[in-house]
Amino acid sequence: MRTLALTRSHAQLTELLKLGKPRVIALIVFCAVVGMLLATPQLPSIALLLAATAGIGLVASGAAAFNCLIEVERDGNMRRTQQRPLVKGSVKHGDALLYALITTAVGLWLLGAFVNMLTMWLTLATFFGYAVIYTRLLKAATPQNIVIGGASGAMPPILGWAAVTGSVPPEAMVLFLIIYTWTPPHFWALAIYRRDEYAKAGLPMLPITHGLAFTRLSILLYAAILAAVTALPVALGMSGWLYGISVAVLNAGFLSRAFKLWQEEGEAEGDVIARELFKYSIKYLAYLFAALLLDHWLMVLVA
Ligand code: HEM
Ligand SMILES: CC(C)=CCC/C(C)=C/CC/C(C)=C/COP(=O)(O)OP(=O)(O)O
Repeated sequence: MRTLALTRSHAQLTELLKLGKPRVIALIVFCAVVGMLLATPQLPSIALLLAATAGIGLVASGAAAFNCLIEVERDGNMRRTQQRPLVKGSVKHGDALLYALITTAVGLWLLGAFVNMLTMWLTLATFFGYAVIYTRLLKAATPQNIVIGGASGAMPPILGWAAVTGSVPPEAMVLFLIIYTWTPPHFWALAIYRRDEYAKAGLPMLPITHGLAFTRLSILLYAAILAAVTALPVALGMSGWLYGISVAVLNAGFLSRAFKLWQEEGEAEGDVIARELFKYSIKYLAYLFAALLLDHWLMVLVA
């Protein structure tokens, strides 16, 4: 009896955690941690690191859970999101609301009590940017939803930097700009091969409103802007050769895939390339932030 109850509560916990979109949030938190570690030549205190990481992670999970609560109907209309807990009914609406409120409140409290008020307010603004402005207002209103809403997804390194220094210097804004220019090609690649699902859900994504050719061209242009923006850490003396070489290789991969997608004439073949580009975009950002960190530590070691 007791084992059965434990198994059930474990299964329920797993379903609750899924509301927080754990894989996306893992990369978001990683980018915030890199921001924290880049902010100082020394290691920040472990207590500060833990409180800031937990605080940002909890608020981000809360924001994702609110997104799931707001989008139950839309999620039910798309194959990709039909297995989400609220759509399947494996989590009740009230439990999800409680989960979202508690994670957000505890996260904000951790930031306010153990980090600093600037980080707490910036994280709260990021929460509103994603859960309210992007999800509630922009997503169904304009194909530029991701360009405007992407600002909240780009905040993690700023939050990390603010947590350690209590300020937002130009270096933090450069990292913001990198994620900000990365987000549209990341999402539009997915929107290309999932366009039928988005059309069914009634969402005005770029491939539906402006067609495939325009979306592919937009991806290529953003990839070119991204290549320029990701050179800024070297140009501004923030990063050295290790980051420089890594980002050159990463950008060659991004640009060549975006170029191939733009050139491809077939729809089905283009979808295959778009899927590949979407997967690559995730590795790209993870490796880029890992390279920033390794390069920073290398510079500290040789200094
Ligand atoms: C508002 C901006 C963003 C939008 C609209 C967006 C959109 C999406 C969508 C729709 C997926 C789901 C793909 C699927 O289910 O197959 C996804 C996956 C993913 N996104 Fe984004 N994204 C955004 C920003 C970000 C940011 C800022 C990060 C990290 C810093 C990120 C990291 C990821 C990761 C790691 C995945 C893969 C998740 C998995 O494998 O389950 N995204 N994104
Ligand atoms: C406090 C803090 C750091 C918050 C960050 C949260 C944030 C900005 C997340 C953005 C990434 C994300 C889950 C996009 C999914 O887009 P979507 O919701 O359109 O995708 P879906 O169709 O899969 O629901």
